Amino acid sequence: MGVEIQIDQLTKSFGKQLIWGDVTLTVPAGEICVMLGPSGTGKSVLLKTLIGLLKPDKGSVVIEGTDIASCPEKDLYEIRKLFGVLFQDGAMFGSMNLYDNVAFPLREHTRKTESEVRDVVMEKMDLVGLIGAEDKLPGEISGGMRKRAGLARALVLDPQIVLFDEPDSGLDPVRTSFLNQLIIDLNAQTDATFLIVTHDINTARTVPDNIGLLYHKHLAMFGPREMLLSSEEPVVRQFLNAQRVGPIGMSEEKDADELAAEQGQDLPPLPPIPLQQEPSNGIPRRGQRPPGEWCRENGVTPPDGSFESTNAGIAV
Ligand SMILES: Nc1ncnc2c1ncn2[C@@H]1O[C@H](COP(=O)(O)OP(=O)(O)OP(=O)(O)O)[C@@H](O)[C@H]1O
Repeated sequence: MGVEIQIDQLTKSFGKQLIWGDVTLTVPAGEICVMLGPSGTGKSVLLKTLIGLLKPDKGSVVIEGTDIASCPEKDLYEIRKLFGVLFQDGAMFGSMNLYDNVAFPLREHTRKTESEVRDVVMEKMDLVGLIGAEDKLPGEISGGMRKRAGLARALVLDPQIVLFDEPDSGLDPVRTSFLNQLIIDLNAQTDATFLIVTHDINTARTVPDNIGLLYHKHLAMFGPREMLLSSEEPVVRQFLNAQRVGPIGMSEEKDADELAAEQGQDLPPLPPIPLQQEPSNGIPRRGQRPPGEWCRENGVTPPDGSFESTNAGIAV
């Protein structure tokens, strides 16, 4: 069973450069969240702050009653055991084969015998579809396989929270789709809390239970998938629909002239909300809500054509 992360008034700067301020959100236990934002808005910095690798200037990150922003190092060490992290490049040790890479956290952090280590490593390698590739070196395999090996390693200590830093970067659309299915199936099996940083809009539209958007040094919005996909808020709408018209420009914010030039331009209607991707066995995940439930409960009319099976997983 995953655990909740309560983030309150979190602020982080490097020197005089404010990265983001007053970020407040609760990552619900066992659910899948995606965090979006233009490049450089501090998504990776947020992930690093959540595991205590970076200290915020202000605010708190409370996990199981401990504020990791202010707790002593020994408590932080304990809390970190709850986390599994999939780094952008898989962060494999280049000179170790996949078996030893995946076994590494078990050998470092547990007193398991080599035979117990073997059982766990093979179970996780099986989970990510890498049986038979144990002897390969990271340099000998494709990017997609490296990501899956990184995922196996992130899972060996049975984490309650899994952080994914751009799991789909560098992957082709088909492999991204396989990886997304794997993420959903793993969430269904483990019930752990998943937080995924991605730039892939199709992933953001179809995978998570909740979506957040970091923009212009703050959290522009965070909430259920259907809330953001039906939102008319200009930044959210522009980002989730990958449009040029809107407040976000090439260098983050458009200037007054650019915005004035867009005045009066008709925005295309919101595209239909796709069905959420399901676990492969068809059994709904604990965090999954029936299609359209959030819209119904909140009196929101979803865009025409929403939740039709023909919309599942299409690229937007
Ligand atoms: N250790 C550090 N010291 C100083 N500045 C840093 C440090 N780490 C990150 N930054 C700065 O923080 C900002 C946000 O970086 P971050 O990598 O979190 O962005 P991001 O949203 O993940 O970007 P992308 O989508 O391109 O991966 C950048 O301007 C970066 O240069």
